[in-house]
Amino acid sequence: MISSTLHSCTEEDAAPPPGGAFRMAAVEFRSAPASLELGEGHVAMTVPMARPGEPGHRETWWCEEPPEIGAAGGIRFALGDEVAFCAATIEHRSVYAPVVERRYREVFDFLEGHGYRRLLRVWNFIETINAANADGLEVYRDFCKGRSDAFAAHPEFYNSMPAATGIGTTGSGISFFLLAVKDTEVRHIENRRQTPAYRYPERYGPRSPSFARATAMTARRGEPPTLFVSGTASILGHETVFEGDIEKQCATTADNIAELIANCYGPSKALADVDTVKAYVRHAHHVPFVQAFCEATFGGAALAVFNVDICRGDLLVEIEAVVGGAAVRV
Ligand SMILES: C=C(O[C@@H]1C=C(C(=O)O)C=C[C@H]1O)C(=O)O
Repeated sequence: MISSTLHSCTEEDAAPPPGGAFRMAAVEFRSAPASLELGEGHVAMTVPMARPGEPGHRETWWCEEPPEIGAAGGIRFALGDEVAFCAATIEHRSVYAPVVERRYREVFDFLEGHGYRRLLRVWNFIETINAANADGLEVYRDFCKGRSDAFAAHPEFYNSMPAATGIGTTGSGISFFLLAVKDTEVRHIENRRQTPAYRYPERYGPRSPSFARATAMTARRGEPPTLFVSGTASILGHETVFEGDIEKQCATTADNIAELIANCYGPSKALADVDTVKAYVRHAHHVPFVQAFCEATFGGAALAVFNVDICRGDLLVEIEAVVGGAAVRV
């Protein structure tokens, strides 16, 4: 099926994880311009997420059979028998919505044309995410408008929105990549502590964000699902809580993630069972605290911490996670 490994860029990829023998994609979160190429049998992507001097992290996606890799317009893809990896980049624009809609629809058309009917997980890296675009609209809200319009044009995806991350980047433009499946069972999960993002009131933008709080993928009947937890923050209902308080924002974020794990696994799993964690921290001086908080909270999970902006100006931290289905390394 699919699994992932997360390493420092200073390390070579170790052996493939259990269940994954072929590299689909290697995504390097580094201090370098965005790039998207076809490597040796896999997609090679660079997302500007690290600061100068930081080594960055590499997330590698693996599958059990040799993927078909290729290009279709601006899309770079790796297609497994059951799971697809697709990625695209968008150069800097003064207004993003129209090109975000166009690029997302290109990817959706490609996926539907190749039988990958269900979105599993999407990651979006958005330049100057809190700045105003040329029309005075916050860039994140501009992005959400284009994405929402693309989903609206694809009812099958609109009615089954996946887990996602929408986060700042240290570079320019927008990069995104996603995982989609053909027939594998997926279940999108909401958090009873939070308003579904796709139902946020208009005060958060002309279109609400298009994502679920988490997505559970059951690769094989009888096996526990893999849980992809969206970027999660200190939001209760639809409001940010504990503005200015990094410790309470971390604690609330962890409580929100714990709720999603309980929804998926019941009492059989908890925060200490998380395999992979990526944390996003607005202020550099909070990075050490968040690093220590994640190490203490998520046990031996593979961890990457990035100093980037977050989708709401009053959020100090955001954390995403994967439970199960991934072999991890620090
Ligand atoms: C933190 C939140 O949203 C962020 C933005 C997302 C998006 O727009 O895809 C997804 C998860 C988070 O990265 C939230 O609304 O709770």
